[in-house]
Formats: sequence, structure tokens, C-alpha cells
Amino acid sequence: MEEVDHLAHERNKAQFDVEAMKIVWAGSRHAFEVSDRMSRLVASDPAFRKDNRATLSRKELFKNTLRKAAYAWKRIVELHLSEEEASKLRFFVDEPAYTDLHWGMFVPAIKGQGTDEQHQKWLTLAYKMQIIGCYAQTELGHGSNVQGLETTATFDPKSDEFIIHSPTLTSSKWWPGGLGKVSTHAVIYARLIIDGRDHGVHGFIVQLRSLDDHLPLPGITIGDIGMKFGNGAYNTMDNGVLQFNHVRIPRNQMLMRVSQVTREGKYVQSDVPRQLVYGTMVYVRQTIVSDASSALSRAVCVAVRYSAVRRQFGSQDGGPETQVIDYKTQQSRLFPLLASAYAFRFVGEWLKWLYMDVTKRLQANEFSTLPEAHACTAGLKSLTTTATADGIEECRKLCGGHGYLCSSGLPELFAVYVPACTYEGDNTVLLLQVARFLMKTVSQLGSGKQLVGTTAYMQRAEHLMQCTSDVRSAEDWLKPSFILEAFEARALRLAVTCAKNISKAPNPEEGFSQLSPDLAEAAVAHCQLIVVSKFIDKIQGDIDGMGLKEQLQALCGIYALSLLHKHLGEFLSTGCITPKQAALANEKLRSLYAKVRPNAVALVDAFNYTDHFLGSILGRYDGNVYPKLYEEAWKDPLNDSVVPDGYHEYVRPLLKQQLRTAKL
Ligand SMILES: CCCCCCCCCCCCCC(=O)SCCNC(=O)CCNC(=O)[C@H](O)C(C)(C)COP(=O)(O)OP(=O)(O)OC[C@H]1O[C@@H](n2cnc3c(N)ncnc32)[C@H](O)[C@@H]1OP(=O)(O)O
Ligand SMILES: Cc1cc2nc3c(=O)[nH]c(=O)nc-3n(C[C@H](O)[C@H](O)[C@H](O)COP(=O)(O)OP(=O)(O)OC[C@H]3O[C@@H](n4cnc5c(N)ncnc54)[C@H](O)[C@@H]3O)c2cc1C
Repeated sequence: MEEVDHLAHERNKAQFDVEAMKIVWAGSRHAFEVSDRMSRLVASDPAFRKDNRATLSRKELFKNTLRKAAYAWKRIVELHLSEEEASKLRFFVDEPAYTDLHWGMFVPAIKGQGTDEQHQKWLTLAYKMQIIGCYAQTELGHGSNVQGLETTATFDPKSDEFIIHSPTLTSSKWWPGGLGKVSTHAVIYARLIIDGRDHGVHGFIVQLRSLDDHLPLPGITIGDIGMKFGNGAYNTMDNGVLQFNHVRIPRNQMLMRVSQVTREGKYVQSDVPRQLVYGTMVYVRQTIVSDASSALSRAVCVAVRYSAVRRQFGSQDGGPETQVIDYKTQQSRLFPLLASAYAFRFVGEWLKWLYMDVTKRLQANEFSTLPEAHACTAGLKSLTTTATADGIEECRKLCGGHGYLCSSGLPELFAVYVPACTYEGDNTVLLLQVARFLMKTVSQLGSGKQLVGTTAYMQRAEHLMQCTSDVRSAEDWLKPSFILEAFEARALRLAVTCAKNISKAPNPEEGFSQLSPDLAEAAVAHCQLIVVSKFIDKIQGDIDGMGLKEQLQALCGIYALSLLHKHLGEFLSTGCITPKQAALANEKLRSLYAKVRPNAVALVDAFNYTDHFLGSILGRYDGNVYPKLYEEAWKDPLNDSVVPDGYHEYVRPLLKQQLRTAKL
């Protein structure tokens, strides 16, 4: 039967070159080609089927994940895929698995914190998956407070070993992904104790399970921590618990790039800053920002396509009803999310560049940009994951009742995604790290110190603290200089107000603690400024293709002005803009929604997602929603029989009883 594209009329309206936008979204032609090839490879292979996850028991689900991970590795080896291709393939398999932690944290931890000899030994094994590793930092009693970890690594000079021990229940490692059932090794974080002296938290490579029979090694107790939020979802991952009972490891299994312990038991701190022990978290936070754009764009793709298919009310003379995407309220909820998906894509690209830059500098023993890299990765991880988790849920609501069906793909996407607000640093805790960085920067204002990078705008404090916006027309709000000035002034004024209020407290720590809700808001304002400014930079760079710049300008305007609208209280109370200018911003926003409307479907097509990856009947490329939803319902195991199991035991007797009562 010929396939009908129910969204063709929408695609025909597009005013830009979708194929060119696919390249911009992917970052380069090369990145697009790799991504496109890997997504098709996964989508066309029935071994990667994923539409049955919500109906599997935990054990079936987990075994299925093991099968897929093994099969993915087989394909990676058979096809001689590069690291980039392999990581894309795993991405499109779209199922959290122990391999995420092996490649995403265990390998980077050894790379970042190990010495050359340690790389030689451990990375060689890890690259071939001859060992499987995880990242075991969090404990039952402490996650955010890394300095509060209790596991100990005591140096025994006699045997030249460390004794790894869990002294309390709360020191049990708790949460590490891949730990529960699969990992043979872990990078664990423990307090280094030498001669009774505590040198703080350090990383160690520890073998957990036998490479022959997979049983835990002596002194190790290990298991899965149990079911998590949602059906399917993150339950494909074996988040684990681990206790050590005086487990011995050789001295050379402490990760020794940052500091070393000599044969004689001397602790040597190299020139490298101690904070590099936290380096893996900086790396992963950076990848999480790019992942946020992937997750949000996926939900937005579903909601945009379905909003174009769905009709409700407004039929004139028996004609078709209104597509719900034409309701202005739908647009005002949906288009800022579409714009955010693009914004997070571009800020993620920039953050990757920043991370690579800081890594190069660290290799050359240049550490000056590390605090900024920490603040940017922490802040943007927090900002983008909060917005994405909220955005996925909003997309579910934008799809009405059908959004609540698992076959919409949105409930599972939300359940898989929402822990990103907690893992790799609780989002509030991370905002407070940004705030600390901002308070330090504010305290340097006027000292003559040159401010660079994302705080360079504070250099113009004298102007930004007293300026009023020159916006006179709605059109002015499209000018980058007006938008930037309003966002810079708001961020700086919020930060300076916090600093002033802290200085009134008996001491800075007390002041910081009292002011922390305001500080978190100041951190959000600073991070939003970064996203807006990187979006503007992107548009001002090389963008080829018919109509691309216009569309991206409209999306950038929507991103910035919808934030301005959402945080109007802050823009007005800090005196950055007037109520009149706020009304003009709203007027511009409405016109931008109208500009994006005919392009909305094409703008989500530019994500180039296969139907397999989207995993959503509502978001199908061809928009053929209703027949497929109807078909899908009959596949539910509950529909295997007409009369359900349990009817004769629990329903029939009730009905009989009512019959008897009725006769009486
Ligand atoms: C492609 C691959 C995909 C991969 C996907 C992977 C799968 C993902 C699956 C999910 C997997 C989930 C996996 C998981 O979840 S893994 C577990 C993740 N855990 C966390 O993220 C814990 C969060 N807590 C912390 O990071 C620290 O304890 C914080 C930071 C809160 C405090 O810390 P502490 O009490 O020590 O600090 P302090 O505040 O006195 O600060 C002291 C100084 O240190 C500086 N500082 C602090 N931190 C950093 C840093 N990082 N780089 C550079 N510098 C840093 C700081 O600015 C300050 O500097 P200064 O002011 O003195 O100059
Ligand atoms: C799905 C998932 C996967 C994970 N994978 C791993 C892994 O592979 N390896 C690993 O080591 N860990 C892992 N973790 C653990 C994760 O990193 C921690 O849960 C996370 O860092 C948060 O720490 P916490 O649980 O101690 O939260 P808590 O710090 O206990 O947070 C509880 C509340 O207290 C607030 N709070 C805490 N401190 C402050 C403060 N100073 N100021 C203000 N408010 C504060 C928080 O905002 C939050 O609202 C995973 C967690 C999840 C959910």
C-alpha cells in the first residue's frame, strides 16, 4: 500500500532548507553523516527493538538490555566502528546500560586521573571490554557532599597495599550504575589514610568480581538497589550497593595523576590542583548539556508533529476543525521549548569546545580556566536538565490524553530523563557552586583584575548597574545588543544585590547560607545569559542555507523573550526594563510565534530522528496517528483474552451478589 504523508501539507509550508538545517543541528556535515548512518543502522535491526519495554518484568528487561549491549558491541567490532561511531550507535540504541558508565565515566576517570603507566595497563583492557568498569563515588549517607564520604583506603606499608573498607552502613556505595550486577571493576572514591592521617578523598581502581565466574571477590558484598521510577525507563540499569570488608589492593591502583603515595608511604601532592579529582564530573556534566538538547528535541518533535495532526473545535461550515498547533496558547507553551532545544544544542557545542580547551591547558599545566569550566559545566548542567525535565512533562500535557499513553513515548522519556536533575550533582547544589564563583567575581570588581570568559560582561559593571534599556519598539527586541544588555544587567544586578546582602551578615558563610535562594536565582540568571549569548554567537557565525538564519533568529528571539516574560519580576524589579518595554517584548514574542508556526514541523524534521529512535506513535514522521494508536492498543497483553484473568475470582462473584441483592 502506498504510504501517505499526513504532514506533507505542513512540510510544504517550510520557508527554509531543512537538509541544510540538519547539518547545523548536527554541528557539521561529518557529524550529520555519522549520526544519520548510525541511527539507520540501529533502526533497521530488529535486535534493537524497544517497543515492548514497559511490559517486561525487571528481570526480563535487564536480560534484554544485556543482550542488546552485547549485540551492539559485536556490531561495533564487526563493522570496525570508530569511537565516535560507536558512541553514536549506543546513543541510538536508546537504553540506559552499564556500558554508559563504562565508557562515560570509568574510562574518563582513568584517563583524567591516572598516570601514563595506569593508562597503559587499565585503558588497554577497558577499551577491549576485557574488564567492565563503573564509577563508585556516592554512598548511602553522602552524595552531594563528596568530602563527607566515609569509605577508607588505608595504606599498609608492610605489604605495599591499600586496605579498602566500609566502616559504617552509611559508607556503603549506593547508586553507581553498572555496579549492581555487571561491573568487574570500579573506580571508587575513598578517604586516603596514611599513618593515621586523613588526606581526603581520592580515586582507586578496585576489582569487584572474578573474571572467571563473576562472583564477588573476598570481602566484597554487592547487589542491585532495587526498582526505580517508571516502567522500563532507568530500570534497565543495575544501580548498585557495595560494601568492602578490608579488601586489599596494590598501591599502584590509586589514581596517581593528582597526588601520589610512595613506597615509603609518603604523600606527594603534585602541582595539579586537588580539584582535578572531581574532573570526571566536569567532563560528564558537559556531555549532559548536549544530552539535554537531545532529550528535549525528542519530546518537542513528538509534541509539534502531534499538535499539527490533532484537531479540536473551530469547524466552519462543516470544514475541518482547528489544528491544535494553531491555538496561540499551544504555541506559547510549545515554541519556547522548540527554541530551548536549539539553544541547548548550541550551548552544548560551545561547552564541548570550552571543555576541550581547558583539557589542553591542563595538559600544559595551565590551570587558570578551571574555575570557570567548573562553574559553566555545573551551571549549564543544572539549567538545561531542569528545563528539559519540565519541558518533557509539558510536551506530554501538550499532547492531551494520548500523551499519557506509553505508546506516545513521553512517559518513558520523562522517567528516564528526570534523574538527570539529581545525578552528576543535584541541580540546586550545582547552582550554589555557580553562585560561589559569581560572588568571588563580584568581590574582584574594581580591583583592576581583568575579567574574561563568561564573566567578561561584569567588567562593564559601572554601565550595567545603572543603564536603562533603549528599546522603543517591538522590533528593537530583535537586536542582539538590546537583548544582551537586558540579560547582562539583570544577571549582574541580582549578583551584586546578593553580595551586598551577604556583606551585612555576621560572616560570609552565614550570609551565603541565608541568601542561598536568592543566590540560586542569580546563578540561573547568569546561566541564562550564557545560553542567550551563545545562541546569538551561533547566528552571527557562518550559517549557510536558504532561510536558515531567519529561522534561527526567530528561535533565538523566542528563547530570550520567553525567558524575559517568565522572569519579568526580576527584569522589572532590578530596573533593567520598564513595563512598557515588557509589553513590547510580548508583542514581539507573539509575532515570532506566527513566524515559526509554518516552519514548526520542518524545524523538528531537522533533528533527523528515525521513528525507531522517537519511539512514539504520536510523533510518527508520517503523522498517521489514529490507525496506529488503534492497532497498538490491541497489542497490549491485557487484550490477549477477551475475558481477563481474575474475572471469575473477583468480578463474577460481585456481579452474582448484586443479582441476589437485586432479587431481594
Ligand atoms: C558520551 C558519553 C556519555 C556519558 C554519559 C554518562 C552517563 C550518565 C549517567 C549518569 C551517571 C551519573 C553518575 C553520577 O551521578 S556520579 C556522582 C556525581 N556526584 C556529584 O556530582 C557530587 C556533587 N558534589 C560535588 O561535586 C562537590 O562535593 C561540590 C562541588 C558540591 C562541593 O565540593 P567541595 O566540598 O570539595 O567543595 P567546595 O564547595 O568547598 O569547593 C572547593 C573548591 O573546589 C572547587 N570545585 C568544586 N568542584 C569542582 C570541580 N568539579 N572542578 C573544579 N573545581 C571544583 C570549588 O569551586 C572550590 O574552589 P575555590 O572556591 O576554593 O577556588
Ligand atoms: C539514576 C541515578 C544514577 C546515579 N548514578 C551514579 C553513579 O553512577 N555513580 C555515583 O557515584 N553516583 C550515582 N548517582 C548518585 C548521584 O550522583 C547523587 O544522588 C547526587 O549527586 C545527589 O546527591 P544526594 O543523593 O546525596 O542528594 P542530597 O544531597 O541528599 O540531596 C537532597 C536534597 O538536599 C538538598 N541539598 C543538599 N545539600 C545542599 C546544600 N549544601 N545546600 C542546599 N541544598 C542542599 C538538595 O538540593 C536536595 O534537594 C546516581 C543517582 C541517580 C538518581
